[in-house]
Amino acid sequence: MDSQCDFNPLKEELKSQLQRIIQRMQQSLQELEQDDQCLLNEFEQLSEEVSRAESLAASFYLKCYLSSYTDKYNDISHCVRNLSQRRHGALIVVRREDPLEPFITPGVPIRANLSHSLLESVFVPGGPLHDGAVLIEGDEIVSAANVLPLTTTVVTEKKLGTRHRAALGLSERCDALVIVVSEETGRASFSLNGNLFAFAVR
Ligand SMILES: Nc1ncnc2c1ncn2[C@@H]1O[C@H](COP(=O)(O)OP(=O)(O)OP(=O)(O)O)[C@@H](O)[C@H]1O
Repeated sequence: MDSQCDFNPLKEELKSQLQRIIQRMQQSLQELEQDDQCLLNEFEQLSEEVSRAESLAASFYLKCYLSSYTDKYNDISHCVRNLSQRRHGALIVVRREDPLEPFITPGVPIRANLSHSLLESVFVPGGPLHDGAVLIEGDEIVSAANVLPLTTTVVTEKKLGTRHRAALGLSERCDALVIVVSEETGRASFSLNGNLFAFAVR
């Protein structure tokens, strides 16, 4: 992980949120011993706390992995949240150190300053550029409708469609971070170094 994450105030916030969850769980354990207590409402509150921590962790890691390469991680996060809520399928590559040309079949040049609304507009279903991956470099949307290499790894625990296999395929070959929004479920994830992570943006 990038070293500046150690000083990130988001990390402290995440730590205190996790500590609150632990305290709540310990309290529930004690209450379980008391026959007159019903824990069902506790579980609901716990699950809300865990969701908040998950979302905070997503912002934390996105900032860690991207802040050295783009100032637009908040726009990217905002865009992913909106795409996810609308269930607009998307594939977004953020270049880091490695060159991407050897791995990507180029699509349509855009070369525009990145904003969340412009990025969202690319993935409107049925739009001319919605198929394939958008490429971001620095603070710019470089191009859209790029084709990525697919992973050849067989992922046994879950069935992965081609959008997710394309995200994994590129991140196995270079250090780019590749964000996926599933059209089917609206769930967001990102791929880095050949791993796929759930990316809870709320
Ligand atoms: N090699 C590729 N490079 C870039 N984009 C790709 C590639 N393969 C598939 N896609 C994109 O993924 C879309 C198809 O996604 P598919 O439904 O097969 O995958 P999925 O992982 O199940 O995603 P979803 O959950 O959104 O359905 C294509 O329409 C295209 O936009």
